[in-house]
Amino acid sequence: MSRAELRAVGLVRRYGGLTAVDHVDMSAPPGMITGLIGPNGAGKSTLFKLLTGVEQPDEGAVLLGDRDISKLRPDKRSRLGLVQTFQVPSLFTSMTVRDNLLVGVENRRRDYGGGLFGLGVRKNPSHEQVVDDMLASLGLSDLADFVAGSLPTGALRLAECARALCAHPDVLLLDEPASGLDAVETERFSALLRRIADAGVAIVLVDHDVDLVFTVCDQVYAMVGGKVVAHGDPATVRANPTVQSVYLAQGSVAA
Ligand SMILES: Nc1ncnc2c1ncn2[C@@H]1O[C@H](COP(=O)(O)OP(=O)(O)OP(=O)(O)O)[C@@H](O)[C@H]1O
Repeated sequence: MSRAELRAVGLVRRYGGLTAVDHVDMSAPPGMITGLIGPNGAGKSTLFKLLTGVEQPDEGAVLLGDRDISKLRPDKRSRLGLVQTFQVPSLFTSMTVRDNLLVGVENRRRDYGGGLFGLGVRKNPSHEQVVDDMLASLGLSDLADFVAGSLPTGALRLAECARALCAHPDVLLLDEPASGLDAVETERFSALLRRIADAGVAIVLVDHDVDLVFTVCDQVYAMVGGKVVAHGDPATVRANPTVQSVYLAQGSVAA
């Protein structure tokens, strides 16, 4: 089963007189990591909420493959393969990582056919086996027996991603996944994202760490004032004069 592309077409979201998202078109193709950057108030979170279904657009549409999902609630979108992780990891803190992933497997899509990281090659694997294979394929077996609440932030985020993958998503939406990670954890996390994308998942990443976004993403959308002001590969977006002027002012994008 080929995976679906996520697209935003002419999305508009207004709050009273303020247009937080202003006619935004974007696409997140399978196998690619798509980044979203912008200064405070640019509209990133609002766009993210329109993609996940937490907010509804005033105009435009969100498409998953050929299907218009604009009116669907987040849980319905999740059943169709649009899975998100949260700024604050949402694992059950009193359960082990393995048990958290078991919950993820039990909530997975009904049309799950296996395939990610070779899962599904076994005939009717037990849920436990699916979880152990998932952790092994991600290089995270060392985390399996830890109680989630005892893990440092970096490991928790890796485990949260692993749980999201148990739902066999077409699209993984990551909101500030690197916040609170040190340099080593960020590197491990970036490598994990690449492996997930290489397995054919479309990843959308919103993060204040623009250097991370430029390093890990295949394409980047830069927003200012609700509009997309630059789009392309990281080098192109980094060199864009508007992006330069916004971020150079903050001292966070090297020329
Ligand atoms: N529920 C709301 N009601 C009114 N205005 C809102 C609401 N949510 C966001 N806004 C406004 O919409 C604009 C875009 O906000 P948004 O949070 O999407 O930006 P952002 O790029 O995610 O910013 P940040 O990086 O600070 O999180 C801002 O001016 C914000 O004040």
